[in-house]
Amino acid sequence: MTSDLSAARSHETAPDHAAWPAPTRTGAPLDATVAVPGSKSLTNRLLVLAALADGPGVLRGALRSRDTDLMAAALRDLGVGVTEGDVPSELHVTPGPLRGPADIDCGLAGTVMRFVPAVAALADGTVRFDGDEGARVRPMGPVLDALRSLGVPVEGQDTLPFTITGHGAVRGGQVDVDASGSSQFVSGLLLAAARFDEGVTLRHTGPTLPSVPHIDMTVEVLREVGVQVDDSVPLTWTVSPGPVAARDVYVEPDLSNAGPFLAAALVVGGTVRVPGWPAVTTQPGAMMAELLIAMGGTAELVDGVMTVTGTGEIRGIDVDLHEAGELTPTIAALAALADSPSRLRGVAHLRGHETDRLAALATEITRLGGQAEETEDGLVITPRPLHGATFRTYHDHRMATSGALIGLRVPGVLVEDVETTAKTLPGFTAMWDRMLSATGSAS
Ligand SMILES: O=C(O)C1=C[C@@H](OP(=O)(O)O)[C@@H](O)[C@H](O)C1
Ligand SMILES: C=C(OP(=O)(O)O)C(=O)O
Repeated sequence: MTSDLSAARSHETAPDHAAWPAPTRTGAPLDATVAVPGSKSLTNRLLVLAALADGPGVLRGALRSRDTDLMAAALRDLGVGVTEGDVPSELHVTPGPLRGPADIDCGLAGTVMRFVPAVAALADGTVRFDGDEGARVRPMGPVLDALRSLGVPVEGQDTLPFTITGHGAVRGGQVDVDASGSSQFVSGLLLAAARFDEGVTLRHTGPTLPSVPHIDMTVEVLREVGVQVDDSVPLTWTVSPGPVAARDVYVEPDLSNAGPFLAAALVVGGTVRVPGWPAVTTQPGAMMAELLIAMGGTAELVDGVMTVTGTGEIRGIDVDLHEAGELTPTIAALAALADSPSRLRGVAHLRGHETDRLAALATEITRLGGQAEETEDGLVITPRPLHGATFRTYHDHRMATSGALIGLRVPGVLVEDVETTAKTLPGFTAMWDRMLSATGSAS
């Protein structure tokens, strides 16, 4: 990591937003059913594929949030029709000739900054990319270098902002990518590759590969639209050139966003249910169930409803989270409330997420009186009595939900800028309040 990146992500900056007093829950156990909206990862993949398709398509149950609205806006700027249907979660996508000039706002969305460049490369014209200040330090180099080596003119360094000058076609071919910093480097190239003249054969060259389920998700959604993907060679993906079929698709609920709600059952005791849970899924959020069992809860999936029950006692855990890095903030919050130490491993790449999540979690858990230390690839968290304080969130939606989780047990936790949850879960505080006031019926 460069010193610039550390400076831009200082974990000692003053809070600049009114803080949300996280509700503390004592007394009665939870008994709530929480319906969570669509998956961010699936919505943004399906939007990209619909934009590249050979006809109009529909997404049902799509997530409407900052990240997904930025994706829709980016595609619109490139000439794609994206409109709302009868309900906000129904999105109609009408592909059109991809064209610049365009200015793409990536916000802080990894999926926008890593998935849209390969689409822009297919456009005719100049496409400029930029985003939030915090987005300007998220790693982008491997995506931009890969596009250059596939014949795409890219101006810029290794981060936002950068400019892609498309000529309406991309040659494609073979490319080596070090995706140890983010699986999204792989997904972003594969998603558009069927529209490249020669398709793509992408080989991962780095020492580790995070979030493999998210790459599997990419392969799965590509196959569902008729694109041929060969992933039989380890760490190599070949996407054949060919049409992308238009579809009318249903988006699964976001299982990672379900995580803090299910985890609440362990913190408070009681039961939280999440309906619409898929029996089979590539979402790494599904791993939440086994993680919560390892930490002392029970979890069962019956008729599409995930039910998690806890006693209020939480066991520490020693776990490699490299497949499901986005669950780390939730697991870290539980670990801070556990009755034994935890070690979270395999997540060095979280230093390039919305913020440096390892530093952020260590700093904020320590601020509340806990003991949390960064390791080379994760965190060691030793439970200690916690006290109230402002829990800083660094524009990171999952920091905010972690603060809410700790606040269930620790009075006086003030979550800074809780509205940052709108990145993937607008209305989070209302959902949280409904969970806490529910008496067994749907909340
Ligand atoms: O492709 C995706 O939709 C995602 C991949 C993962 O990124 P990293 O591989 O950078 O962790 C994950 O953490 C992120 O929330 C979503
Ligand atoms: C890492 C995450 O997001 P992004 O898609 O912006 O990388 C996340 O949601 O935890």
